[in-house]
Amino acid sequence: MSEASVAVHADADMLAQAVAARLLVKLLDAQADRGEAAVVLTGGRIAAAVYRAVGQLPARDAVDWSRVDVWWGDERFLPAGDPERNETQARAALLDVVPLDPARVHPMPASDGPAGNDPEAAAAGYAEELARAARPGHATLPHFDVLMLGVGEDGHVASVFPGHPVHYETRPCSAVRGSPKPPPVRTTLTLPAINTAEEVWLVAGGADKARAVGMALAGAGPVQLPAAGVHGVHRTRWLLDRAAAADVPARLRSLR
Ligand SMILES: O=C(O)[C@H](O)[C@@H](O)[C@H](O)[C@H](O)COP(=O)(O)O
Repeated sequence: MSEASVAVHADADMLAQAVAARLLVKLLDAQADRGEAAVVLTGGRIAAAVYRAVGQLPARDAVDWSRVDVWWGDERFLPAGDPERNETQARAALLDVVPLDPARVHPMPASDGPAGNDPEAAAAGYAEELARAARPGHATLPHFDVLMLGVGEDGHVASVFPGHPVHYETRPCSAVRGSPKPPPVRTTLTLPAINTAEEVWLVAGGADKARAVGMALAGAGPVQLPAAGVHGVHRTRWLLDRAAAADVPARLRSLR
């Protein structure tokens, strides 16, 4: 089993700053080790705060952004450029302010994209894109150095919601219909795909996340609480603010 750790920061702003700093270091280390780096982004408020913080850190210029692959863990199935798309949010906050190679930015398809308004076709198309970038010896997925996830109040991660049939999906990317969080139609990496990442970071801030975070770390079942079912191959990091960490068993905390 990979190593799991919990870091607790004073508040949501400090959490975003700390995750941003960690992300830069992770990308630098990956580039030093492998010559390139791959990050998987997610959506939500805390993710947006992290992207903004990365874009504002002077150390961002130490990363060779032309050798960073950007993937998404989930997407809201909406037209390109819709302000609610996770891609739109990440571009505005970070991707438009660093010199990425556009060929290495891999957004999940939009509902007005080449696959049309068909989320199943969009998910299949993304699975093909992932397979085209697969690492040697691995048929379906590229190497992910770090995969970031927000945590829903109900314990969802990416667009894997409690009790949803997507739990039983073995393909790397799936359409999701009937999401309890709007919009109802989404695409998501599935848990088996998420769990191939070298490091998985679960980032959560605010008191409304305390119950889900506490239950996940106390060993809840993944179908009821998807956050309990994700882990990195090498490391799983829970990156929290104090409010979100309120129900974390004391033995698991390292207060910062
Ligand atoms: O598309 C989305 O909304 C997400 O990818 C979702 O999984 C999000 O990360 C969590 O719901 C946490 O979102 P907040 O940080 O806004 O609570």
